[in-house]
Amino acid sequence: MGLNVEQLNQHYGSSHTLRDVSFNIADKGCTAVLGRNGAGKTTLLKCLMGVLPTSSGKISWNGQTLTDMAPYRRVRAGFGYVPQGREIFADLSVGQNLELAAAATRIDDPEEAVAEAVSLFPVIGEMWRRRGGDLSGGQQQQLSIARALVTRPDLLILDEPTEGVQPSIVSRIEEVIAELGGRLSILLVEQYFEFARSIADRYVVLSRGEVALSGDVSEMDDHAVRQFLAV
Ligand SMILES: Nc1ncnc2c1ncn2[C@@H]1O[C@H](COP(=O)(O)OP(=O)(O)OP(=O)(O)O)[C@@H](O)[C@H]1O
Repeated sequence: MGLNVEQLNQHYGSSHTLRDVSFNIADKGCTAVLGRNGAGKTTLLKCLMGVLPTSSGKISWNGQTLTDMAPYRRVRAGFGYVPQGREIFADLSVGQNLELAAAATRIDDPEEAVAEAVSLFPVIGEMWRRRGGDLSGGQQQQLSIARALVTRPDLLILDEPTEGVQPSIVSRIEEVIAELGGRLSILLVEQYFEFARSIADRYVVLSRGEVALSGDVSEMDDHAVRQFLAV
């Protein structure tokens, strides 16, 4: 059960970006994907969400094969995605950003789902009528996470949620991820080793599109991992 990624390959033209990437993650807890700039982390997440096609390999979630599914069907299968750069709808209000996610996923109790997501990030309720584009980077990041949570994912995929975010908001995001990891599975791409170390219970290190190391954070050899992160 959980997420199984088997022998995943991806190419950008002639550039072989993911090379036989295989790993499993459980249906609860947090797994951090680490690696240098350009290692293939964002590409991996995009392939998992189906926003980029894979060349070969298999992706399955709780036994269901998703490899060729459109992104919206992956969301209905339980995937939530917080992309790098947040990608909130700048011209819609904060409330509309959340309501749209609820409507697009056709969940049964949209108002409750939105209220649950807002309860995790009170600032979103305070900014309800503001244009998404007028929020600060940290507020947008919270909105992007809340928008993914509105669809009640079983697997939450986050691409660098702390990037360009002020420390007080990083702490709130950390608390929310820790809290959520008790009831759903989280896959997190993170540049900051310390953040990943404090929050994740499993890790996968990518290097040049390949899985270089993986395992339990409690048994992680920091020195070995850092060698793959140093520029
Ligand atoms: N649209 C694209 N077309 C061609 N090559 C791309 C494209 N996007 C990324 N790449 C290349 O694919 C490789 C992996 O990029 P990717 O963004 O997945 O890395 P990353 O580990 O997420 O890095 P970062 O931390 O900088 O986001 C890099 O060599 C990058 O230059």
